[in-house]
Amino acid sequence: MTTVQPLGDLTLEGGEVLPRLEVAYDTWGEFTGDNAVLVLHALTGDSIVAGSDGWWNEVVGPGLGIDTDRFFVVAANILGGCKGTTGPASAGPDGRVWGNRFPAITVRDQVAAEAMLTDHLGIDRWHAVIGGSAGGMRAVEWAVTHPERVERLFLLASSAYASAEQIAWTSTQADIIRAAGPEAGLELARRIAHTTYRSEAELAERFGRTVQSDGRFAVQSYLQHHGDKLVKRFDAWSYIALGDAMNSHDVGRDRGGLEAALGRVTARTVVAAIDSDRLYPPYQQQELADLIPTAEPLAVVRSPHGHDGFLIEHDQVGALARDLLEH
Ligand SMILES: CC(=O)SCCNC(=O)CCNC(=O)[C@H](O)C(C)(C)COP(=O)(O)OP(=O)(O)OC[C@H]1O[C@@H](n2cnc3c(N)ncnc32)[C@H](O)[C@@H]1OP(=O)(O)O
Ligand SMILES: N[C@@H](CCO)C(=O)O
Repeated sequence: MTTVQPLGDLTLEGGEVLPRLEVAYDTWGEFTGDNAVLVLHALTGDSIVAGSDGWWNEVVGPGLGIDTDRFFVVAANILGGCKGTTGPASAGPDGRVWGNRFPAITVRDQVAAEAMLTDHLGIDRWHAVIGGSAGGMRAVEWAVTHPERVERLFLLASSAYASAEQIAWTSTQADIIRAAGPEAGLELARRIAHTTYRSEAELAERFGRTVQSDGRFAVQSYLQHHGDKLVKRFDAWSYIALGDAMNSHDVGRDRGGLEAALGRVTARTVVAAIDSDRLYPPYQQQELADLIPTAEPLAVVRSPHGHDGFLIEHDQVGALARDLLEH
């Protein structure tokens, strides 16, 4: 059952004050004082991580890799999202939906919102902070900003900064939404994004050059299906705000560079790459594993599915999480 928690005003990195922040969150398991695990979702995820509708329901649950019989799991909707936490789809101070008037936010602002929730919940220190993709951006920011509050860290298919290519994909998708309008634009943006989420070899193997009876290429139909589905469940201005936040990501910014920033991390850290990920290529996770002093050697998840492997390869991901949480 999702709780929407009012947390007060949030001063953003850009200086603007976001009034009356609300954060939507869910929990599983019992809090015993030192067993709280923060699970951070990716771009279009939400706070429903476990249970029949959970986006990681084969990783988080009773007896699973992130075992809710042992750990108190907290998942919150991201600042700027559209699943209960304040974002472009929420009402602004004038009572009208923020829409494209929502102030610019960064990954550090998103972590600041999560830290306010953490204080509200009375959690001094996370047993672990875990995130894949955009969730990993917040997880590494957590460990750099609040090293004393993060005991273990699991970074999956993520990076220490948004690369030129990631900014290229994300900013182009935002421009498509602005040019084509929220619905048509979001549908097109998701098609491009979804292509980057899967591997070239998988698309070739699954769809080849097949043309369906309706005249569309099978791969085209597949991408349109994913585009249509996102339009039904997501807000276009939120998609742009979250993309801009991802583009802000650089743990080394104003901290003397990457090495100095990642050198602050004290959490026992596991970094995992998906071997076929073309959007967050394994060199980016290698960089994290090399520069975080407390990181174990890079773990590699074998998957034909590309970046989305972090959502699909639940056995391998769950085993890595279990090993980190229980040792
Ligand atoms: C933390 C987070 O990121 S939470 C958000 C995660 N979820 C999403 O992003 C939702 C979008 N979906 C995805 O990203 C992926 O589907 C995943 C990772 C969730 C699951 O991946 P997979 O199990 O490999 O599913 P796959 O990519 O094959 O998609 C299956 C869908 O494509 C449809 N499909 C397959 N081929 C075609 C085709 N030729 N034409 C039209 N539709 C097709 C299937 O019918 C199925 O539809 P459904 O999802 O409505 O049941
Ligand atoms: N399918 C995921 C991939 C982004 O990392 C999402 O939309 O959140």
